[in-house]
Amino acid sequence: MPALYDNSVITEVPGPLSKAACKKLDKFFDSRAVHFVVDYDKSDGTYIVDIDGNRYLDVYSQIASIPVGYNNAALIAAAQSPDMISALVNRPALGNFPSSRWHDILQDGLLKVAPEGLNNVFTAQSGSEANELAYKAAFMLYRRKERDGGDWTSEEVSSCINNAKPGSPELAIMSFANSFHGRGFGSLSTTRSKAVHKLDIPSFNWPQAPFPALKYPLDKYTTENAAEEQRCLKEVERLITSWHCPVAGLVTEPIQSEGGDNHASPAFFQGLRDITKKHGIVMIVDEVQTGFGATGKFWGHAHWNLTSPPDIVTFSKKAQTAGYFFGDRMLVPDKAYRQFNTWIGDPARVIMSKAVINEILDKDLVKQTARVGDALYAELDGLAQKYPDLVMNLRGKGQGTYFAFDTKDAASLVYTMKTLGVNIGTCGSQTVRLRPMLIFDESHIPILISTLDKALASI
Ligand SMILES: O=C(O)CCC(=O)C(=O)O
Ligand SMILES: NCCCC(=O)O
Repeated sequence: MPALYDNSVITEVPGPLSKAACKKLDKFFDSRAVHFVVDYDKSDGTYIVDIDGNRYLDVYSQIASIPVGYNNAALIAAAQSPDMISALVNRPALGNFPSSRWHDILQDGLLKVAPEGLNNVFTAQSGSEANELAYKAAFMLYRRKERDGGDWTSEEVSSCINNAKPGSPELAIMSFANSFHGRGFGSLSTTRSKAVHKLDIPSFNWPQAPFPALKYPLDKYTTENAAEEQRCLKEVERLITSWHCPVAGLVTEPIQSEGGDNHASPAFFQGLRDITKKHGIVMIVDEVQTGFGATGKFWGHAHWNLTSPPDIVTFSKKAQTAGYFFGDRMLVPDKAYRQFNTWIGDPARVIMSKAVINEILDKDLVKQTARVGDALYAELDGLAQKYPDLVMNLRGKGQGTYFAFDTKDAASLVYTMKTLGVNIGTCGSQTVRLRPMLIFDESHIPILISTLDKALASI
């Protein structure tokens, strides 16, 4: 009988019960991407349990989206609170009929962790939506500045209904090769990671800049990497100045995640900030995956020490809600109902986010992630030395527990890890990524490392 917190796999993965449940589900819900079917009642902390009774150390956290553990007591208390019950049974249309509690829910939750200089928030339902709303804010700001205090013209008003100029102007959002910003129509146009996401979907003709392809280990390739970043920055500026229409916004992840865990240096991002400032472009930092403590700072972009904050920071995943922070009130559109929808997010989710935030702050989990990350990196580096052909380009040093490495066959390594009791993820083409929860601590490191060692040795 395993101890309560041990991982143990007692069937094939997925097990027979998972397979049967998927077959049943698949009659009306596509289950082809299901990894296994979960027993959420039995899952706890950083361990996920499937319906076959297999218990995995979870260093993938769904899709990097569980912040403080399964069945976290503080979150359960928030779920049972009068605020939550009211928000669930009387779901407010927030733009029209917010409750008197909405102000405090925001102030005591999301606003407590607002990125420096960005003290306004617009809430949303998903990361894709948050990014699209940020793009819309950038476009409306661009046109507002062009109008210079003037009102909409009658020509603009009539032409926009026909999706025609000047009311529907040609404006662009720049994104980077290998980026992932979501799957909505606007956000998908900025996603550049994989054809499977984009194929068959009409898209905007927007510019794609190269993202630095850094060489590892970083300390061996400082000159080459600096040159590579300069090359990319030059290309960003060339695209901005030569694109067929104005570039109103630029979106970047602090660490390109779904696209392969690609990093760039603070100097690169400072370069982007300088270019966006110079050309009056809204800089949008997509912190959907990096935000909420995962990188050893609350926000990934806090590692950059920018001379001025980005214009917009979007969030979702571990936040348990979604939306964007901004500083400049000019990013609030010139009229009401322009940045609007029935829900504007979901107060129930924002209440849960507040509970997550308080848990992170009370338990100092960001500091913990940074500390544990340092210890974990040393162990992963040991495996990289031991298996140089299987653990390549280890990255994420100094970025909390946000680690990844390239390998020969990521899918089969990740599958083997599952059979040995560790749930871990892939990204890019042949990359294994770790996305532990913020509660992952030193006691979990030996389980993870010994399992990885065993899986690598079996290849
Ligand atoms: O895999 C990721 O990093 C992003 C996942 C996601 O948001 C998606 O696949 O739509
Ligand atoms: N980009 C979606 C990832 C989901 C998965 O790892 O299966």
